[in-house]
Amino acid sequence: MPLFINPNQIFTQRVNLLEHKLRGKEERIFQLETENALLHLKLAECYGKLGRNNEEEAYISSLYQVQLNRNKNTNLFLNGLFKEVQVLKQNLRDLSSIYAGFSKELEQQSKNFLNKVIAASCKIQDCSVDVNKLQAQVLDLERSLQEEKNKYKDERQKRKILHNTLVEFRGNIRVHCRVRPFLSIDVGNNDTDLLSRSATASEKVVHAVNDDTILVKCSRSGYPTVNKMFEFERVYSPDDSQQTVFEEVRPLLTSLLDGYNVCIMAYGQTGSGKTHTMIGPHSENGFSTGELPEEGVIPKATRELFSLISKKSPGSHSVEVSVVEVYNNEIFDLLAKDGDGSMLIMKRDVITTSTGNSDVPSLTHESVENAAEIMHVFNHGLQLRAKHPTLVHADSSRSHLVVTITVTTQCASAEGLAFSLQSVRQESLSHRSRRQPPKLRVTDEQTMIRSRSPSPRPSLTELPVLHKPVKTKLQLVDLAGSECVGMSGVTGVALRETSFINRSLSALSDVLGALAEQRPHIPYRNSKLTHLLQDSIGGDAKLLVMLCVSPTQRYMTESLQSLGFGTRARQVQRGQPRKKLTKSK
Ligand SMILES: Nc1ncnc2c1ncn2[C@@H]1O[C@H](COP(=O)(O)OP(=O)(O)OP(=O)(O)O)[C@@H](O)[C@H]1O
Repeated sequence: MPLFINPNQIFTQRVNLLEHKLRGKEERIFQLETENALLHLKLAECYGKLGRNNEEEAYISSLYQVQLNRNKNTNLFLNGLFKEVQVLKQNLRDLSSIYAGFSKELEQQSKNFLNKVIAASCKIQDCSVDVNKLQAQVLDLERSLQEEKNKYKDERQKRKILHNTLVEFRGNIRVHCRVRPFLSIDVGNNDTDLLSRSATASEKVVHAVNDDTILVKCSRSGYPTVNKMFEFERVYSPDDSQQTVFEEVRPLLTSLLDGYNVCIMAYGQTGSGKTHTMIGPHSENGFSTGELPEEGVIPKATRELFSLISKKSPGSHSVEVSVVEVYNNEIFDLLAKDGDGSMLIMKRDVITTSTGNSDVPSLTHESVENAAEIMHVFNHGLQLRAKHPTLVHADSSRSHLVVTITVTTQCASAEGLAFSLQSVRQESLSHRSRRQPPKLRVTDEQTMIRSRSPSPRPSLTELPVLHKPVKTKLQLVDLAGSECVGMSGVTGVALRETSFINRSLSALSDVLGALAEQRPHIPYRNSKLTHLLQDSIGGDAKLLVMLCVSPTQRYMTESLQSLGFGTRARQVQRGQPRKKLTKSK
């Protein structure tokens, strides 16, 4: 049977098939659309990623650029380094060639040195033969050196004794005279002053003829000129320096350490150069404490004293200083201080102790270790000194300034023998000069080898061995001006000052006169000045009077008065050697 096929059925089938296919296609489209959407999503994601990658790429490329720059710099640096290395290599080559030269030279030198050492050791071997001989010679030399040292010690001891004997023969009172240079104050400026108006007022009339003679040409109108000559132990001309003056003073400091009291005083009218000679140039604020060539006797003497002490055994000497002024016959302590340590001027009195020495109770004594300390202390005291302008001198000192330097010596038995001898002699002589029985400086605490015979001058074997410290005094005095009242033109308080000054200077003259005549009573107590200086004037103490005079006619009267004072003082010196000579016979 033939098979019949319905076309609709075929069509429907066909449609169904197509629908089926279409549904399949649609599903496929849907599927593809979904995939497409997913792909779009992925694409968007990739776009996002791509954007980020671009940023990173830009960052990396900038890093890359930096790295490139660094590489460039590194290359440049490496090139430079390379060049330097080349230079260093060259230097090294040069150095090694120099070193090679040096080492060759050194080798040569070493060889030479070795040869020399060999030669020297050969010589040493030769010399060693003589060493024993030399050692023996050295021993001999050491022995003789020791002998010489002992001799030198003995000689020094003898020199010391001779020095003081010489000083004694020259007299215990010496008078020197210094003529100061011509100054503006030599030309008068006072209309009432007749002399100043005369043409001859500033004429030089005082002359240092040589080193021991002064010539004064005394002329008065209507009278012929009279030449007066004065002789002193030493005369200084206006050209002589402070050092020249001090050289003559220096030996007295040796005497001080040998056990003598010493006094150096400047005498003269106001403006004649006393302060200049004793202290040196100074201003209102005092004077320089540093060492100066123009400084005066006081600073130079303190330096010399400490220089001499430094040569003695350490700790054997101690030094104290006091500064007083004698003003209107009263003693003022210029170093006194109140409870707060501020300086104040205190009045003191001078007494005579039971041993016959002068003493100022409660006086301030400053312990000092060196010259600078003395100068410092002294400068303080100097600020308080009484001054008053006069017609002659605007900065005139109206008081006597007394600086006392007390040296305490510990008398260890051997070293102190000669010193003790001097101290005992000094004590004994000063007592005799005051007509008291000679007495040795001995107290209960002192051990003593007593002399068998009561000789006034104990020999070395009879020396007492003193264990108590011995004190000696150096008194440095800048006296107030010795001018006439008329010349200084002072009135009122200053007139009273001048009258006290003149009275104390005349008391000083009386003391020297009494000593010259060897009177039984020496009027030390007639004035505070002489009482204060009692231990340094007379007896075995050594006094140097430094007369200061102006060179001109204007001050001739005062200069003649000062020269007269000096001549009287010399009478004491003339008397003294006779006394010593008789004794030594
Ligand atoms: N040898 C000298 N060389 C240079 N100048 C001097 C000399 N002597 C004194 N004079 C000067 O003369 C002036 C007066 O001297 P100084 O003050 O020493 O006198 P003075 O005798 O101490 O007087 P006063 O007693 O009134 O104190 C000062 O200006 C001082 O510098």
